[in-house]
Amino acid sequence: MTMSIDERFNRRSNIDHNGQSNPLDDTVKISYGTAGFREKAEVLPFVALRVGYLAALRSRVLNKAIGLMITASHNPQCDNGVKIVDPNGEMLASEWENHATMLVSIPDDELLREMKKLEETLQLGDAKEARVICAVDTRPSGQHLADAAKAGAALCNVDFEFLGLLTTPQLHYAVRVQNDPAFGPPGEDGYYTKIGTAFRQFYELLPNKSSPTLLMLDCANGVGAPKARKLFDALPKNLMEVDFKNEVGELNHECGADFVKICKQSPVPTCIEGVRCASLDGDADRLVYFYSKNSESKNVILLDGDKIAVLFAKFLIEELKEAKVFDQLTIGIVQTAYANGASSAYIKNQLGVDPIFVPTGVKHLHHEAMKYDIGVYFEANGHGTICFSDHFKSLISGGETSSPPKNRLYWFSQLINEVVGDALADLLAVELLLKYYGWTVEDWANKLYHDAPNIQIKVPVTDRSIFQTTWDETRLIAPLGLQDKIDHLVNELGAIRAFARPSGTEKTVRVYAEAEDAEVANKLGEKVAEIIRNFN
Ligand SMILES: CC(=O)N[C@H]1[C@@H](OP(=O)(O)O)O[C@H](CO)[C@@H](O)[C@@H]1O
Ligand SMILES: [Mg+2]
Repeated sequence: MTMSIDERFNRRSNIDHNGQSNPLDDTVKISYGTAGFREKAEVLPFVALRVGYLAALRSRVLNKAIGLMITASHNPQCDNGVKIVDPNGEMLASEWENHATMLVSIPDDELLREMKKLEETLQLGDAKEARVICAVDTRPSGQHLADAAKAGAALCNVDFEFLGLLTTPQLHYAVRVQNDPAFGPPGEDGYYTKIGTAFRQFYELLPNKSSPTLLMLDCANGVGAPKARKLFDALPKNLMEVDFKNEVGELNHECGADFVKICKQSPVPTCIEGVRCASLDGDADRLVYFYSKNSESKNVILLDGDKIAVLFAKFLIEELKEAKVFDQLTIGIVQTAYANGASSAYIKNQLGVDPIFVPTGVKHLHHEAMKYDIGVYFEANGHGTICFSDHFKSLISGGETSSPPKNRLYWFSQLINEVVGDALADLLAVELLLKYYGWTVEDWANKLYHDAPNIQIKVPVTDRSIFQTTWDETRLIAPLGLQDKIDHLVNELGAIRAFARPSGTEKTVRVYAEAEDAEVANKLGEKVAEIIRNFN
């Protein structure tokens, strides 16, 4: 193997796109977190190079296309991130996360040796199909990092296809279609065709085709803005009426799905009373809805990922029962500790399905959801989708493969981007279901369940690694004694629950508290946050 490493990108003392050097101490640990590597953009060029190399290596081992998405999602504009997408469009297999962390942890002078070792251990085949497909979000640092990733893929002699600006779910789609052409038509246009067709076909099957009502869409000043426009432009004009907000400006700043979820406030500009609103995040894989009851106030009524999961699951269960196939399929609804307790109770008591809880991060939810014929998963923050098994697909198509069946279940499953949570696909699915049920956004908020009062607080910390939790993330096992204090507070205040866990994407510990009373939830959250702060 002959390798010549591009020094601009490789050194842990990175050179950024302005030619500035940003020394990084070899002791600084960077690991593959909840959704890949995320850091300040200036420390990422060497990470992008090494991850570009690893993605290429994986593509050679599997002889398949591998994706590389450069985004930091809901994080501020100055951050960026690199994450690998597996051939079927899903998150990177966890055993390879360890290779990734190892590769970015070693100093420059050990890199070549480790790369050679890795190549010897892994079986590199002929690999005619090997390639890396890369896309970026709108962050200014994206192009430089893509160049670094390209230099990394070249070290493994693998073609690097740069697709430019895409939403994260569009890149996942592109990777899946490259490896599995039957999944849908290729390219960005293919994505619009597949989703747009499913939307129109489902629309035709609606019992009531009343004219559209206005939707205000907060695009977080991100890539979702141009891509949502393209998607909606491809739909017949009379089906959607969308007022685009936050298309250009500082990414995620006082807007976007994460802001709305955490602050329960309207993004700037303030939404209009009575109007149905939705927010995307920076890379358009999260979606939340909200509305205002009073234009004077910034506070909004939030419909988060839990509400979307319940809406989707309710519809699917009803349709399966109507089609008399409910008993022939397994259905799983997957949540995390951040799911509102009222949503979990509704799923259990009204939908008759015991929700399954897994750690934070789509990789965990997706993995669990795949075990069912229909696996609905959503993080409370609005990131989620539904996985459909082959058994489901053949059952609803009645064995027919030539002409697509004329039933809502089929077109709903086509609309959902089942490889990953997709804000645009989920948005169209929500819009259709609201029409199907004849519900306003207020009906949706009130007819299912009401959220238990809750608060989420981000506590900045210098070293997240000292905070360790049980597998389900609901209890701290280190530092010792902290969980006892949290338990004591929950009891003392007569609250429902509280937990603290280190973020995998930000240098914070996230505190979550839930109570029957909003004041108690807020007080509990603040007190737990104080405990974490004092430990810092
Ligand atoms: C509570 C919360 O919303 N956490 C988010 C956030 O992870 P953290 O590890 O909590 O920072 O970003 C992840 C990636 O977008 C997302 O999957 C996850 O749900
Ligand atoms: Mg995102």
